[in-house]
Amino acid sequence: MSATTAPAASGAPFAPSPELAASIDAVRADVAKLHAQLTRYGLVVWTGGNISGRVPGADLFVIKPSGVDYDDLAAENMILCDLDGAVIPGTPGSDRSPSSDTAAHAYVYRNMPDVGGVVHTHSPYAVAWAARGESIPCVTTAMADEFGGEVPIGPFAIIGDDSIGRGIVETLKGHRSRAVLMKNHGPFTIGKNARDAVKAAVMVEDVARTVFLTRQLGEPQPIPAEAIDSLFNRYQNVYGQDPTGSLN
Ligand SMILES: O=C(CO)[C@@H](O)[C@H](O)COP(=O)(O)O
Repeated sequence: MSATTAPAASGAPFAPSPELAASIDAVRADVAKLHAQLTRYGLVVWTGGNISGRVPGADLFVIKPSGVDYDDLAAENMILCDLDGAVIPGTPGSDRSPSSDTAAHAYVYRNMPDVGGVVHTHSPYAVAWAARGESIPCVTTAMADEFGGEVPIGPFAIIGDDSIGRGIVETLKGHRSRAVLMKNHGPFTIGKNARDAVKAAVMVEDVARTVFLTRQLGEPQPIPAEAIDSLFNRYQNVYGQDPTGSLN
């Protein structure tokens, strides 16, 4: 257990250190603001979709409330949860129900310690591949850059319990892709933080669309495995500015 000890389970009032409180506030602000990217890129309609971000150094994450208009999402109504997905009582936003996918996000954070952000959308082209139950083959350099290969299909899973989380982890552990298409549902993406997972959500929709378009013209041409490796390594390690910069 790290800086916090499962306050939701212990019943003790949640009393973070000033440093942890500042860190939670920063994640709240970040997660709330990032939801605007989902509407900006046309990845969601109405109140669908959700973003969460892990609180660095604590067994906590922040996720959006369920079924609230995107225009009303703000730092103070984001919901703080422990890694079992339980809402931390008495914290801002805790009077509302968290996202219906909270258990899935929590499962990912518990089982993939390097993941700092999780995103789910119903972006239309990615959902079309998910409804087909088909992985997106790696046939463009942009896909090799971003995902290092195909975007895999995950199992069909029921919403609300651990099933979606288990499907995400089983599919993505040991895989280069930061996106999985959950069968008959849609894309879930992971990243080193919430912004990185949002980027993967934007990119998976873009590749789902371009490979769909390719299919209308004929059979997509594969990229040799060595070229995929080389493109992935260059993009992940050399592209853009310093890794701590803002262009990656
Ligand atoms: O598809 C699902 C459920 O998996 C969600 O994306 C809902 O469409 C939005 O749920 P909330 O995050 O608002 O509960």
